Amino acid sequence: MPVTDPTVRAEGLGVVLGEAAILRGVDLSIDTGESVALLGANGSGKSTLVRAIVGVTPVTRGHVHLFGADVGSTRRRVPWHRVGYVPQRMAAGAGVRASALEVVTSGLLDNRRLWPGRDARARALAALEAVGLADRAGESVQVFSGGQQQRVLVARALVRRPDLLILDEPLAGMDRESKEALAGSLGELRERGATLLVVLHEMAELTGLVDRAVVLRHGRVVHDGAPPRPAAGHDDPAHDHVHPHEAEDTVAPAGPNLRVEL
Ligand SMILES: Nc1ncnc2c1ncn2[C@@H]1O[C@H](COP(=O)(O)OP(=O)(O)OP(=O)(O)O)[C@@H](O)[C@H]1O
Repeated sequence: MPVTDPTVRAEGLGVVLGEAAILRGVDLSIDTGESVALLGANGSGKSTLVRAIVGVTPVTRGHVHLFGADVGSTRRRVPWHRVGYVPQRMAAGAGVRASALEVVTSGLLDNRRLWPGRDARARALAALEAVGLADRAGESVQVFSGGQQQRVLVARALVRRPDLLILDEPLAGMDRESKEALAGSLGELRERGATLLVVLHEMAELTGLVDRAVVLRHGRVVHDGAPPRPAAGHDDPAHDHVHPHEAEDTVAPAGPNLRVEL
């Protein structure tokens, strides 16, 4: 038994959206300093799970605790300033006339901290450097590509120096250089003891950074353990990640040599 609470503890999570049961009894515990990849096919419930963890999507059943505080009932006691979250494919620039530096600096503000502090500019530039965009700090995010806007939002989460960083498919739309830059900064976060939960389609880029993989299928955890070796061809952009066996509801066997088709 760990002496301290896990950083993330989800118990028996159920989420129903519309008529559909999207999460069906998910248990997930992430200890402080662990790096966990959340994997699964399109529609398996990965984004819904991370949205439930950060309290964006209400849960129908079960509980989520962050740093020991219940996200549902004692939401105000959750130390949100310690959490960095980057949703999937959210544009940083939609309708916002702000530079990349300004967007990233805004990550230092919350309802208790309305002034970013003296070192804000240096911290924001360092975060932009980490995602390979320091040279474009002064430009309006409205002119950035989708992938670049995604990188700005990752920098906005990194600038908080979060103790828990949750990234939903952060590598989507990133070129190789940006992926390497991001992997480097995640490695640094990890070294200073931060906890990471990263939704991924491909393990390849972050293999060395991940201690554990949790695989969802149809809203259930079907693997929680050693990161799986992706099936051959999964890094091919033309690869179809939705497989015929998606219709099946079988539980994959656990084990270090597990091959999971996502
Ligand atoms: N607001 C909603 N109302 C109804 N159904 C929803 C809603 N949001 C998501 N869903 C459904 O929930 C299922 C899980 O979606 P989710 O985005 O969590 O999957 P995912 O594993 O993150 O997929 P992807 O890899 O494509 O991002 C999908 O079938 C989706 O259509």
